[in-house]
Amino acid sequence: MTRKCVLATSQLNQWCLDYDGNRDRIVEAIHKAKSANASIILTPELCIAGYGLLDHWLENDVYANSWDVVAEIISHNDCQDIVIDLGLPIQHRGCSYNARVIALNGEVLAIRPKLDLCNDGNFREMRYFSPWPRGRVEDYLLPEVIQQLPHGQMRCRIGEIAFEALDGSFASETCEELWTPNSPHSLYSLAGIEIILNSSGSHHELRKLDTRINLITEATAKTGGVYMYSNQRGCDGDRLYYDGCALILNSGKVLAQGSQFSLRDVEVQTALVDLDEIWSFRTSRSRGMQANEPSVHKLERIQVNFRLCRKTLNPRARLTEAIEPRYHPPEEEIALGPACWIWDYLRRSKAAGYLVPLSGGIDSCATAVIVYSMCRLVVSEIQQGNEIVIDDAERLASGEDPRGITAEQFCEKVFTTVFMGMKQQSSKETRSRSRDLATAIGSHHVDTDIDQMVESLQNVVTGILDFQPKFKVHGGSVAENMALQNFQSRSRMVLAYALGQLIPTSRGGSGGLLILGSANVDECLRGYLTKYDNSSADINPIGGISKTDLKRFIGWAETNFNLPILHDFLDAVPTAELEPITESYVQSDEADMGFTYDELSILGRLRKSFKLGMLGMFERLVVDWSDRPPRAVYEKVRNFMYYYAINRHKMTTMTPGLYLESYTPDDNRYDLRPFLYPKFAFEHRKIENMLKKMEEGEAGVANGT
Ligand SMILES: Nc1ncnc2c1ncn2[C@@H]1O[C@H](COP(=O)(O)OP(=O)(O)OC[C@H]2O[C@@H]([n+]3cccc(C(=O)O)c3)[C@H](O)[C@@H]2O)[C@@H](O)[C@H]1O
Ligand SMILES: Nc1ncnc2c1ncn2[C@@H]1O[C@H](COP(=O)(O)OP(=O)(O)OP(=O)(O)O)[C@@H](O)[C@H]1O
Ligand SMILES: NC(=O)CC[C@H](N)C(=O)O
Repeated sequence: MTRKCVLATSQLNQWCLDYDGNRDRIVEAIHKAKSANASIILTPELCIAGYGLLDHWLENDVYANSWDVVAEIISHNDCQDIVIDLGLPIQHRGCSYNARVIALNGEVLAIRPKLDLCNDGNFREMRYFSPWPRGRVEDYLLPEVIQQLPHGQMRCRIGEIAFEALDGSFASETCEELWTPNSPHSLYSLAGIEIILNSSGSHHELRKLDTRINLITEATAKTGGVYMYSNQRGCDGDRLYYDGCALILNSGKVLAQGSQFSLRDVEVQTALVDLDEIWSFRTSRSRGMQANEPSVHKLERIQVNFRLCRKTLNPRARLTEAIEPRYHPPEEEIALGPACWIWDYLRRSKAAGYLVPLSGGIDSCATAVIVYSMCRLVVSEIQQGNEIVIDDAERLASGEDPRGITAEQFCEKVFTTVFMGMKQQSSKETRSRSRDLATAIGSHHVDTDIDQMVESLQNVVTGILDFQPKFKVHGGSVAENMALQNFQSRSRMVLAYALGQLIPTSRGGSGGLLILGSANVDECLRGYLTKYDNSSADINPIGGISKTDLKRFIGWAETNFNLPILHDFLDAVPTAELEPITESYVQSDEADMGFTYDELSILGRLRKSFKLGMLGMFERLVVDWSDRPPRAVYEKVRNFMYYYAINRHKMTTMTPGLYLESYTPDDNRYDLRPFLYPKFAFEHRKIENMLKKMEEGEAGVANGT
C-alpha cells in the first residue's frame, strides 16, 4: 500500500489592498491546483491584503475586508474539496496577528497565527502584530461574514495546531519561523506530522535564494517529511521585489521549484508524493527517543474528515522525481529582479513609460539596460500568449496590438533616454556612447544640450549677487567651482521632469513618463552626488546595488543581451563632466572623491553593516589592508567618515530605490541613522592613540628592540 497524494503550492503577484485582484489570483491558483488533482493548496503570507501593507496593518478595515475575501474564497465553487491554507491578518482579544486560515469545503478548520515575527532590516512586523505564544490554543469567535455561510460556523480553534486528515497529517509554519534557530517544524516532525506548509512574504536580495533553499533542504534532510513553500511575487506597492520561487521538497530533495523572476501573476507548483516514504525516512532510534519527549505530545491536533490521497489518482502515476535547484548568478539576478519590479510599477502606476537621463557612464547605462531587460521579458511573455501582459503592453503601445513586436520596438514605445550635454564639459565619447546604447536597445533617444538653461541660471545668480562665479580651472574658489557644477546637474533634473511630462503628448500619446534615478549605494554613502540633481527621481532600480555589482552586471549583459556597446562603458574612465575639459585637465570621479571605486565599495560595505562605528572600521581595515601603513588606512577611514557625515542629509532625499541587498540608504526607512553629525573628535583622538602604539611597535620591530 502506498499513500500517494498531489500537493500544490503557489506564487502570486499580489498588490497591497487590491482585494478583488488578490482574490481572483488566489481562486485561479486553487483552480489550477484542483485541475492537477491536488488535495492541499498553499498560498503566500498575508496574501489576501498583500504582504507589504506596512502602516495599513493598523487600520481596522483591513481585518474586516480580509474576512470578507476569505468568505468569498471558501464558498467559491472552484474552491471546494481541497484544503486551502490562506494568509490574512487576524484581530483576537485586543491583539493583531499575522495568521493563516486553514479551510475546507466552506468551513474554517482552524487559525494558525505566526509565532516568530520578522523585525530585521526592512521588516517591521512587531510594529503591527503580536507574536503568538508557542503552544497556546484557544477558541476564536468567527466574524459574522463567516457565521452567515451555509455551515453557520460560530467558532474555531486558534493557535499552534496540527491537522490530522484521514490518511495524512500537516501543519503550517509562517516565513520567519523557518529562519529561526528553534523552528516549529522540528517539533511538528517529531510529532509525526508529514507535511509542513510554509507561507512566506520573502523579498529578493542578491545571493539570498541559496540561503532559503539550504534552510529547507537541511531542515527536511534532518527531520524527513514534505516541506511546501509559497511566496509572494512582484512589486506589491513598495521598495521590495518578492521573488516567488515556490518550492516542494521531500526529505532533503527538491521536487518542484517555481520561477524566481517572471511576469506571470499566478504560478502553481505541484508534486506527487508518497507519504509512506516519509515513515521509512524516520526510522532512526535517536529520532524515536526525541519523539517521546512530553513536549512533543502537547501539540494540539484537529481531526479533518478528508482524504489527502485521492481515490481518483492513477495508481500507476510516477512520483515526482528530484531536481537540481536553479540559481541565477548575481548578474542575472540584477538583470531580471529590477526588470520585473519596474514592470509591475509601470503597469500598476498607469504611467506612459520611463525616462532615463543617460550620461555615458556606468550607472545610467545600467538603469537603461534594466529597462531593456524589462522589454525583453514583456516581449517573451507576449510571444507565449500571456493575456495580462498583452493587455498592459497594448495600453503602453497606445492601443496597437503588441503581438509580433520586438523588444527594441517595444522599448521605443515605452522608454526615452536623454543626453543633456554641455558644450565645454561633455566629451564626444560620452555623447556617442549614450547614442549608441540607445540605438542598440531601441530607446527613443533625445540628444540635447543644456548650455542655455545653465547660462540663464548663471545670469540670474550673477545679476542678483553682482558677482561672476568662476570654475577652478579659470581661477575660481572651491565654492564657485562647486556651485557652477551644481547649476548643471540640478538643471538636468528640471529638464528631465519637463521632458517626462510632455514627451508622450508630443509623440501623439498621453500621460507622463516616470523618471528613473541611477544613484548607486556606494556614491550615496560617500555623498558623491548633488542633492536634487538626477539622483532625485521617481524610483531607482539600482538604488540598492554597489558599483562593483553593477559593473559585473554590465559585463554579463554585454554577452547575454548581445550588446557589444556595453564594453565601451566598462572601459570608460568614470567622470561627472561638470568642469570644463582643458588641454591639461579632465575631471575624474576617483580623483574628486579621494577614493577608488574599489576602496569606496569596501568602506561602504562596512557602513552598510550597521555593526561597526568609526573605530571598528579602522580596526577591521588595518587588518584587511595590511599592505598599507596604519596611518594611510586611518586617513581613508577618516576621510570617508568626514564625507559620510557632511553628506548624510542627502540620504533623506534619495529616490525610493528597490531593496536588493540587506541595505539601502534611501529616505531613512531602512537606515535609521541621524543626518546631522559632530566631527568625530573623540574617535579621532582614540585612533591617534592606537596609531601611536602601532607605529612605536613597528619602529621597535624595525630597530630590533
Ligand atoms: N547639514 C546639512 N543639513 C541639511 N542640508 C545641508 C546640510 N549641509 C548642506 N546642506 C545642503 O546641501 C547643499 C550642498 O549639497 P549639494 O547641493 O548636493 O552640493 P555639494 O555636496 O556641495 O556638491 C556636490 C558634490 O557631488 C559631486 N557630484 C556632483 C554631480 C555628479 C557627481 C558624479 O557622481 O559624478 C558628483 C560633486 O563633485 C560634489 O562633490 C547645501 O547647499 C545645503 O543646501
Ligand atoms: N550629460 C548628461 N546627460 C544626461 N544625464 C546626465 C548627464 N550627466 C549626468 N546625468 C544624469 O545624472 C546622474 C548623475 O550624474 P553623475 O555624473 O553623478 O553620474 P555617475 O554617478 O557618474 O553615473 P553615470 O555612470 O550614470 O554617469 C547620471 O546617472 C545621469 O542619469
Ligand atoms: N516575512 C518574513 O517573515 C520574512 C522572513 C525572512 N527573513 C525572509 O526574508 O524570508
